[in-house]
Amino acid sequence: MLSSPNLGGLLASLTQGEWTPGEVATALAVPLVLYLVKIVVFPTVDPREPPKDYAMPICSLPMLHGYVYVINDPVLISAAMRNRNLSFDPFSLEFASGAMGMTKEHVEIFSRPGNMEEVSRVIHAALSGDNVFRMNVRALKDIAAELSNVPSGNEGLRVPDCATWLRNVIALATMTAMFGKNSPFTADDVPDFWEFDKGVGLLALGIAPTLLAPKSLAARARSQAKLTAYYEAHHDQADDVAAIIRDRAALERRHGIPDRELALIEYSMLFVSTTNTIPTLIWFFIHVFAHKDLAARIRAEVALVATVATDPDTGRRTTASIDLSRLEKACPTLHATYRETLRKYSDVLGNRRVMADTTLRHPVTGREYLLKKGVNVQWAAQVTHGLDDVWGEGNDAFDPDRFVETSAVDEKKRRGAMIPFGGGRNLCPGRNFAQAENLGLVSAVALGFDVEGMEVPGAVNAYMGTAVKRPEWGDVGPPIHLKRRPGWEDVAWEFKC
Ligand code: HEM
Repeated sequence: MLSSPNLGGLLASLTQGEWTPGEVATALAVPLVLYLVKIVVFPTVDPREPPKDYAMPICSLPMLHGYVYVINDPVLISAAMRNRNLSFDPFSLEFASGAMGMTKEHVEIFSRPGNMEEVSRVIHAALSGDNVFRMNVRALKDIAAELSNVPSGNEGLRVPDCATWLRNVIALATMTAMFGKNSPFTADDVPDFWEFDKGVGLLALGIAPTLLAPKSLAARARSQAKLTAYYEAHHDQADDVAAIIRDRAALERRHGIPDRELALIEYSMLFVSTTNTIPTLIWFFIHVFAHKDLAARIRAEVALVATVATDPDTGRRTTASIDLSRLEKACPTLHATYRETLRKYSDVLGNRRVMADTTLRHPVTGREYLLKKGVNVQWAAQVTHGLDDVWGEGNDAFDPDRFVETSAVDEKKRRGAMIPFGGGRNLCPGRNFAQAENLGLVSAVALGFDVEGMEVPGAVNAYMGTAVKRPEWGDVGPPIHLKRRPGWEDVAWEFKC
């Protein structure tokens, strides 16, 4: 989840030939990089030359405290993600300490041998199989209710700010799916989630948080106070609470963490479950409904997986149930648009630390690279999602069709290059839940509604520490008009998971 978009942008320019010294200077200022790139793997290449013709597979980038390894080659990135000597755990702990406010004692507990592995097992099991199925059912019930509540008739719903509307629908559905009916959060709390996201990267530095990100800190404190009351009441062990909340809290209590301190760690679940899903949904929604032809193609596909009931007297449609399990196969355009959204707007910067001197071998060229213990390794989706030899020239354009009917050769090339959810042992365990929420909402809107007022805005970098770019309009989006389509005026919405 940790990402430094400024560095990501710098890496993208260095490998994609857009580098100018001015841009580098700007990009370097924020992540405190002191020197120009020094290439250690290809020392003969002059980094001041326009770099179109060298995409360094791996290089080192000098930083204030030493240097980091930067990997640009998708095949090497995959190898790094799978290598057991390259660990994400130190970042998880540093992040939990700075960004979440986890105490030194907690960090010490989870730094003990085996404890992070145990946390990882719990997280990945809690977000798979029946556990994620139950979360999907719960979240989609709330999403369906929101759409069923759109007034019938021609007036529909005039949404004053589409960003706030989408954020609230998904954030609240997610909170109930995770924390159960006793979730302490209402729509009034959702602005705090976004306030926190804006400063999370600065808080993660762990330096003078009250000076660097006072608003984020205050927003976090308000949400954590609500969660503290929730954990003190042991609501986390209720039957309708998701395993990701229940099992993590049980594990933390077993390790001696008192109820009043659970919120300091568990706030991270609120963060990971919303911070990237929602901007992804916003881009997905924008692209589908700003392009009427794309929305029409998706509508025709979704119609194939919807079961519609009609009133025998009037013949009018009364309910529509969308079968989520069939969306992927039966709705190639819907799915391709989602994948293209992730390709185009992912801003993730992968992070691992080398835990022991390690030789990384390129599986194709056979060339070997020595990575020294203690050095950080990074890669940027901005680089791999824009490689011409993988995605073709002009890949800056948003084009869902690149994911429809791709050849086996293309699919293979893309495998290591498409990394919006990271990979290896830390591959995002929440990706299927996010997909259910996002595809569910967009598929139902495409089938039963017309959306007026949507245009594609420019994109700005993700907030540091998050993984998806944001629309340039900021927190407040344009107004949209959600109108029930003729023949769908009375429909109540349901999802079959
Ligand atoms: C479109 C939405 C999402 C995106 C783009 C995304 C992206 C990511 C990325 C890039 C990572 C780091 C992986 C790595 O370094 O290899 C990650 C980790 C993680 N994500 Fe997500 N995520 C999304 C949604 C979610 C949701 C909904 C949840 C929870 C319900 C979640 C929970 C997690 C957790 C717990 C980790 C840490 C995994 C570990 O360390 O093993 N994510 N995510």
